[in-house]
Amino acid sequence: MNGRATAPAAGTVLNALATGVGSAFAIDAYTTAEVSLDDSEVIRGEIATAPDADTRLIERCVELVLESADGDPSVIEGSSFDDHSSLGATVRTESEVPMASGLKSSSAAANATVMATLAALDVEVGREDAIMNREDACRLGVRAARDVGVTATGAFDDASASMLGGITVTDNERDELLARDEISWDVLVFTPPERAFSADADVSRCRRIAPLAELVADLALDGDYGRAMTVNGFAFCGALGFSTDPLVSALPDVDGVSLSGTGPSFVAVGGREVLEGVQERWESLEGTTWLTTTQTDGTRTI
Ligand SMILES: Nc1ncnc2c1ncn2[C@@H]1O[C@H](COP(=O)(O)OP(=O)(O)OP(=O)(O)O)[C@@H](O)[C@H]1O
Ligand SMILES: O=C(O)C1=C[C@@H](O)[C@@H](O)[C@H](O)C1
Repeated sequence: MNGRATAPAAGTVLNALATGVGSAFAIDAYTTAEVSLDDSEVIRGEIATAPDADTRLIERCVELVLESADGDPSVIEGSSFDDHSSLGATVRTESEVPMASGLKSSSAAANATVMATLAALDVEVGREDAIMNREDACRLGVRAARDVGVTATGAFDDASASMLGGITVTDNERDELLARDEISWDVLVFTPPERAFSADADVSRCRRIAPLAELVADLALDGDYGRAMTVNGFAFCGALGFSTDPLVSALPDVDGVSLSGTGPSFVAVGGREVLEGVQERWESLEGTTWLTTTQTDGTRTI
């Protein structure tokens, strides 16, 4: 009656707050969720690195999985439980990335929790003949994020990158996957000490830059991800009021550089040596700078 899963964080190519179309790529940094089912009828969440943080997202993820297991006979048939109505659970996450920093910790926490709950129910996900595929499991987490109000658009872009790995382009109004690609990049991440919750972002200012977001979407759908990121970075730093200094100091050497999510983190991609040079420059800014890579496996049970 226990399940564990681990989901990667992600960086941004296109922020979806302008048009509803977004794009993100999974990175090699993880949030892990552990779910223990019991018969208490109560769902209790705990965030290891932040005991006072809001646990409603992960609790709602467990609740939605249990509800869908209860209401869907095919899920019940595929699981080791006949009746889910009296189930309760404890869910605990542990994360390598800080929350509300632009690195999609909420999407990673939701995906890891959904997959850990399904694993605790013995429900198979991902195989060709499985009763639920990974995209649908991801949509449950997106629904939970909307229900508890931690997202502006639902963030299916971030959630799909974290669930499927690689880079995805999505329509967040329809929760539709427009494209997915497997890339292999070195990635430099800079996270300033402040936090920026996506739910607090100024969506009306982001909508004003829709023509630029449309250009970024075209570049991303053409596979020109680096240039897409850089245009996104300047556009959303302007709309959300972040300094463009980290972008300018990374250019022209990197392949792409952007504000990630609704900030405050920045991500750059390019050759390892180039990124090491940028890292030295970014280290003069207040915050944490680290090198990582893209990730293509997505969320996994462990
Ligand atoms: N590790 C975690 N465990 C449980 N819940 C989390 C975790 N990380 C984030 N959350 C939930 O998500 C909320 C923060 O969401 P938000 O979207 O602002 O952060 P983010 O995903 O890190 O940022 P961004 O969407 O800009 O990348 C938190 O208040 C919390 O409810
Ligand atoms: O909350 C949201 O809807 C989003 C938050 C950011 O991560 C964005 O990058 C993403 O495109 C959408």
